[in-house]
Amino acid sequence: MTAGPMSPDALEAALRAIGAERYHNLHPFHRRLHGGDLNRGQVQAWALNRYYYQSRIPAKDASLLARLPTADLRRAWRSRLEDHDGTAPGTGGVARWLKLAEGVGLERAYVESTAGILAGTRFAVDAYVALVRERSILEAIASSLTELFSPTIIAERVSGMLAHYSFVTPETLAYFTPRLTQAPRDADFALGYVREHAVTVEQQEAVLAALRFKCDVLWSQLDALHFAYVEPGFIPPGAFVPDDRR
Ligand SMILES: O=C(O)c1cc(C(=O)O)c2c(n1)C(=O)C(=O)c1cc(C(=O)O)[nH]c1-2
Repeated sequence: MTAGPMSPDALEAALRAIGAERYHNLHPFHRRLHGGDLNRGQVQAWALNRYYYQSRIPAKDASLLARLPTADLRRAWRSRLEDHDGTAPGTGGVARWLKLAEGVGLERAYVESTAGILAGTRFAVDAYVALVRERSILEAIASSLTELFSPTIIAERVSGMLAHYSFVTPETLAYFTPRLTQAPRDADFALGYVREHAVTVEQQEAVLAALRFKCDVLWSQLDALHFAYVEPGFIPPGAFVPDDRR
């Protein structure tokens, strides 16, 4: 006899267990970033590559928004677009990320061009956008659930970076302040949806797989950064070269 579906509480516990095991707070690159073990060029490489993630988040949310069947769902989801794109030029998360990148010494136009990012960053981020576009609404919503785990890492990152890097200021890290309230709000909504709608064994397996996939998306971006800029420090042709490596 095969086991039946989990209760919503058991499903939530299984989702949280995935984060405890696989979220990118456990990656050595983040340990170094937050612990003050990177130099300015390595922090620049992180900010530059992560811009690509930030810049594609509104595209993935817009593609999901277009598929949501009710006004209630669309209203809830569209606040993500407003958070990232802002409500006027120069506002919103993507603009704040550009300020972060400029704050650590990068040129805005170079960052926006995405010309210097790693192929690993591009492939991982594009795979996330494709999953949200192509898979079920349930899987697309579940793939955002890494945000259940982000407030802890953001708090760690902001305090760690401010303590350890003289070139990082509170203004530079202003990107993260609203995320501490936006992420829990968004994650609570997504978790409520998943608890209510993932009711069959197949649906529950699909949402767990979507969250594992998303953890892989975040993890592999850090793998790419680590290999190129930390150990062995093999920068691929065409990728950003920090000043101290020229
Ligand atoms: O700083 C982080 O570690 C972190 C993680 C995540 C995440 O877990 O996907 C997001 C963010 N930040 C973030 O700033 C953000 O806007 C965001 C949107 C999403 C998403 O999947 O829709 N994740 C994240």
